[in-house]
Amino acid sequence: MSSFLDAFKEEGNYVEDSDIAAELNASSSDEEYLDYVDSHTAKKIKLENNKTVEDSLNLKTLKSNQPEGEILSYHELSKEQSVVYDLIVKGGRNVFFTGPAGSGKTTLLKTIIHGLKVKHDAFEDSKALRVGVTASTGLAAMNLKGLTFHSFLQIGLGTLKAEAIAKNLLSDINFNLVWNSLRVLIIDECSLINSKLFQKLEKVARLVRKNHKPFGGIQLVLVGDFYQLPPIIEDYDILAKIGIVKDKTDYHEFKRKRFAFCSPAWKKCIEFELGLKEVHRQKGDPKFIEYLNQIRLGNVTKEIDQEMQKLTRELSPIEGVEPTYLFPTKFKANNYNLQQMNKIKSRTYRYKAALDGKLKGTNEFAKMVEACMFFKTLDLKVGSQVMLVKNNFPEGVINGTKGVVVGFERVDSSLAEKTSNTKKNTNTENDTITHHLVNPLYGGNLESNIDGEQYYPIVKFLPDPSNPSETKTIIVQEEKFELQDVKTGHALFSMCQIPLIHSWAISIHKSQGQTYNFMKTDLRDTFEFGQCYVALSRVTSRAGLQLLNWHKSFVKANNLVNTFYIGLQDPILISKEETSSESDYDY
Ligand SMILES: Nc1ncnc2c1ncn2[C@@H]1O[C@H](COP(=O)(O)OP(=O)(O)OP(=O)(O)O)[C@@H](O)[C@H]1O
Repeated sequence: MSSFLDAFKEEGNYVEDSDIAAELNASSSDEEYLDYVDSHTAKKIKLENNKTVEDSLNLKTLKSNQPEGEILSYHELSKEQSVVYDLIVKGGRNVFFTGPAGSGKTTLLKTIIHGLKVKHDAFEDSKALRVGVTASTGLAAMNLKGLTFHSFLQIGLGTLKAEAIAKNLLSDINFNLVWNSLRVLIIDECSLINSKLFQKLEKVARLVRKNHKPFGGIQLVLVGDFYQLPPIIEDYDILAKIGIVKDKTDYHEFKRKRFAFCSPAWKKCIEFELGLKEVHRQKGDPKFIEYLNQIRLGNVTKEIDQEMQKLTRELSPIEGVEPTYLFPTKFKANNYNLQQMNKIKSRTYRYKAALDGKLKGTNEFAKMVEACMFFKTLDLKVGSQVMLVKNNFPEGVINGTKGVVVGFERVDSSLAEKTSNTKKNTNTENDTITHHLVNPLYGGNLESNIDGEQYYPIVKFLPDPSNPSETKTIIVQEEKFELQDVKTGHALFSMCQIPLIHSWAISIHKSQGQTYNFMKTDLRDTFEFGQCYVALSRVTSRAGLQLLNWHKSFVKANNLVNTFYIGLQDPILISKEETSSESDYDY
């Protein structure tokens, strides 16, 4: 494995034995990436003077300016969510908020990002970036239409000492501008950042901004769940070699206290450590919420044990759709999908994504391709099990909805022909029609190698497995995912693809943050604290969950995390004065 990958992982990046690893192995340099991206501030939001920030959240027209996915209006937030919102957006406080899987952390964060952008960006003439939207993983960053904090903050691999990183940043006017214009830094999935890196970042912020206040006076919004996947800590030899640890004692202490909340910088910066309690994802199965909350803490009572045993029964396919198999590694998930595809003896419709943007050719671009939910090459056949990876689909079919390809619609304005499961399709086993998707979208821009043969997949979606008669059959067209340069509005990264992925299987890592209603998993294969909890908490109810193996010993939780969570504040108990009083940090 390359030293790049080792160092990348050492910094707390979650890397599985996946294409990312292959990608990074292949890269020969650790060059870091230029220009900050934020697609939202390109379009400035103009508010009428008499509108409050909360009112503005009701303006549906602003939704197009937001990260993909659901944004709630202020009034749709639950009580506890609105307290967190107020502390961050109104109060400008430094907040870490967490909560069980499905408690709405991501949904709330997207709403907060909206509010912060309205607050900081809408009233500024300058195109400077005030709100930095970042995450510790590419996947989470993409979900927010932001960047990894490594890229955004231009800290390289972060293996140098804080003084050296700061010196590099100060010597480059562009980097300096990013840091100095920043008022709020958001880091999603902060549970994957290790304590030493967080400590270093805080010092870099003070040095670069020449401001002695915690994190150089930048408001911090940290989000994550420390009960889910932990930071990866590399072997002693590697860390000693690059000077991250002094000796074995230091290494063991680091390993034990690997979490960002263990660092003195965290204690200095974070004013509020808040725990959301209300779980929205499984609200139709309240008993399951109870069980999951215990499993999260590492507790398996006799009742939970018995109830989970019952879930080892087989779930039959519904309307031809099988439960999605969650694997602990992407490698296993990909293999499983491939095997299932190979079992189908019919023509392949291949869709090659159109990739474009200013960053094309850089490592950053390659990592973005990897992190994007869209496939670079998507092979579909009649019978392929798929999942929609696009939000706000017009017919009410949401991100994560599973379905099966039932045919292909010919793209030909004069002759729209359904080829649904015809003999023509099923007899052409080795035949592949390759489509090269191109930008701009729509209007017959799909290009095929075979003249005149261009097709869109027809998918029968199953929005609710408990109600199989509710299937929706939809022609799925290409979709563009884009990150824009905030200053010019030009695309830095764009990927145009049919927004479907194979859904026979997915890795637990890739499933993090997703909601499924029909899945199975083999917990025997899980190897990390929290992995079992992440897998189980994806599903909306026990009715849609099959366990291939269950033993209570698979459930593990870290004691330090348990202790930290006991000390969290309940947002509901925070007084009105605190939520409305402004932070005394100057920006
Ligand atoms: N205030 C709310 N009212 C109704 N539904 C909500 C609310 N907040 C969140 N949800 C819904 O709950 C589900 C889970 O939300 P979300 O994915 O944001 O949770 P999460 O805490 O980020 O989960 P995970 O830790 O698994 O990533 C989503 O379907 C979301 O739409």
